[in-house]
Amino acid sequence: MSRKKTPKSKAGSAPASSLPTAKENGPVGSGGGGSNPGPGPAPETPRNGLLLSGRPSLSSSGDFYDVAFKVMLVGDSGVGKTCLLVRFKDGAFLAGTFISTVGIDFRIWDTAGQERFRSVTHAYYRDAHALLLLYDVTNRASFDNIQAWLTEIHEYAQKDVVLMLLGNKVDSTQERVVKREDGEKLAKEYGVPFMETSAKTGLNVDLAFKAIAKELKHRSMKLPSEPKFKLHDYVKREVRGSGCCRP
Ligand SMILES: Nc1nc2c(ncn2[C@@H]2O[C@H](COP(=O)(O)OP(=O)(O)OP(=O)(O)O)[C@@H](O)[C@H]2O)c(=O)[nH]1
Ligand SMILES: [Mg+2]
Repeated sequence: MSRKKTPKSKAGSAPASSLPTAKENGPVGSGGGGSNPGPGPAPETPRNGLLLSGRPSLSSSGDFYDVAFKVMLVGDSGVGKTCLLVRFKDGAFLAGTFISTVGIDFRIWDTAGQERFRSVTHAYYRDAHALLLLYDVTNRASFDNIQAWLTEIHEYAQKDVVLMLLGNKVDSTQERVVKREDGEKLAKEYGVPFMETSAKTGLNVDLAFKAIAKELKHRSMKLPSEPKFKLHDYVKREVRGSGCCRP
């Protein structure tokens, strides 16, 4: 597998993973059984996330689950999608050399979205239940490209896809060029929940996935007796700040 460092502002990749909601914050299933699904159409996942009615499935991690959702991470190359996923899944940080995702990662559906791989990513949007859209707070171009990503999402993803905007790498305070307020403003404009994250320190990483999982679970269960889950409110309540002075 040939891997190389790519410039920060190049269009990026889209790791995808399944969220087993039986264990909302648990390990991420591969969805592809750990094997490389190849560059063909993305594997189908039912819209309501139900895989086998009345029968639990076994994920590649060995956990049983009866509902699984397809979640994709999208955004420019180098914003930290793979690192965010690894942080959530393994609790580790991939420091050092930037190994850009090329094609599809064998561990999970880690599809690359550098311009030349974009058509592969488009196939994956189709049955995604949720999208985490990332930019890098130290890279202005990655923030400016968010609107283009949203246009692409509206074109290829399902209308009811759960969407969240994440400003990653907030641990890099010296290099920060995108203010938290800028992210908040953009998110408000598009009506999507927003939080800042760090794959390096783990700030808000579990929360981002947990919030998405809660929203998807509530949507799929549709229990009229339960109060409606409000993703925006949940995020606002639970989110942690990166600096010293804001909660
Ligand atoms: N300081 C800091 N560096 C990060 C963070 N997340 C990722 N990085 C670094 O940013 C670089 C790119 O991270 P990746 O996760 O590979 O980026 P990507 O979005 O998957 O890139 P593509 O696969 O090319 O689309 C790596 O050198 C990481 O170590 C973070 O939260 N903080
Ligand atoms: Mg990657």
